[in-house]
Amino acid sequence: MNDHSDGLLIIDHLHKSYCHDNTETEVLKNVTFRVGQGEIVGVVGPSGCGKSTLLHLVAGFDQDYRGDIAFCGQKITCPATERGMVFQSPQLFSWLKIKDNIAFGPKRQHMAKEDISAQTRIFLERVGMLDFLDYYPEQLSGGMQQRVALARALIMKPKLLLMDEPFSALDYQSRLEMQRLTLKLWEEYKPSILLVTHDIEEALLLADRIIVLSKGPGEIIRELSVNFDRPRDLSLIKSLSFHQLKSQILDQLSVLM
Ligand SMILES: Nc1ncnc2c1ncn2[C@@H]1O[C@H](COP(=O)(O)OP(=O)(O)OP(=O)(O)O)[C@@H](O)[C@H]1O
Repeated sequence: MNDHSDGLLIIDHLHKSYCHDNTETEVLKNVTFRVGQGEIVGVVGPSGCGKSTLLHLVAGFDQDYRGDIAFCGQKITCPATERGMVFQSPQLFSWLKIKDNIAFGPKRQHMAKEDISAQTRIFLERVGMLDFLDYYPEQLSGGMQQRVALARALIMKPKLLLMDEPFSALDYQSRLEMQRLTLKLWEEYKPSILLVTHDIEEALLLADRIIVLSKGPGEIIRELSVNFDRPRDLSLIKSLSFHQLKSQILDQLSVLM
């Protein structure tokens, strides 16, 4: 078991509103939860309930909120590599080869050239993309690009990985493959993960805990522990206990949303 007691990320009474045409719209309401060291927390909820907004605040893209967001005991004031992000679309730099996309972050951190080259190969190998070093993003499928995006985030050794619907644009089989890869990489690097997803199965497969937000303004209406043993693999999806928990959650969601 991981030690989740410390709260790597602490979100405390978070409120977020957007102002548009002099009208204020509340998007997140009184959101309080923690993500422990090495813990995977899934966030689910209806469209527009503020899931992406929550990730953007934790990423440090926006500091206009009420309440507290603390990471490693410090208020979040800007984006940082220790909080890596994987988006729904891979967002690779189209003008750079795959190896240079991966090397982009380490170069900005002035890592030694030979280390960058070695690390790039290691991370591309981990995501099964070593044969595509010299390709450009447009030459790869969506699933392959998302593998590269995962490697690009992980090479920075983030303590927290923020994943915003990372596999929702992929077909079912590619999505399963990415979920399998995420489980494998998590076993290896154990980053904490805050995962926004529409897919209850994905949240159940990957997460230790699931936070359910209400319709906007998003408020936490349920927090569920997912106690399946680790290491997990895709066979979990076929198990009776998985189906039982999934149908329990779906029942709760259909009442609450
Ligand atoms: N920059 C912005 N300015 C104004 N309103 C915004 C902005 N970003 C998001 N919103 C509004 O905030 C609400 C929450 O949006 P958000 O994208 O966080 O929801 P979500 O739960 O991630 O939705 P989905 O599941 O459809 O991706 C929406 O009503 C959206 O229109």
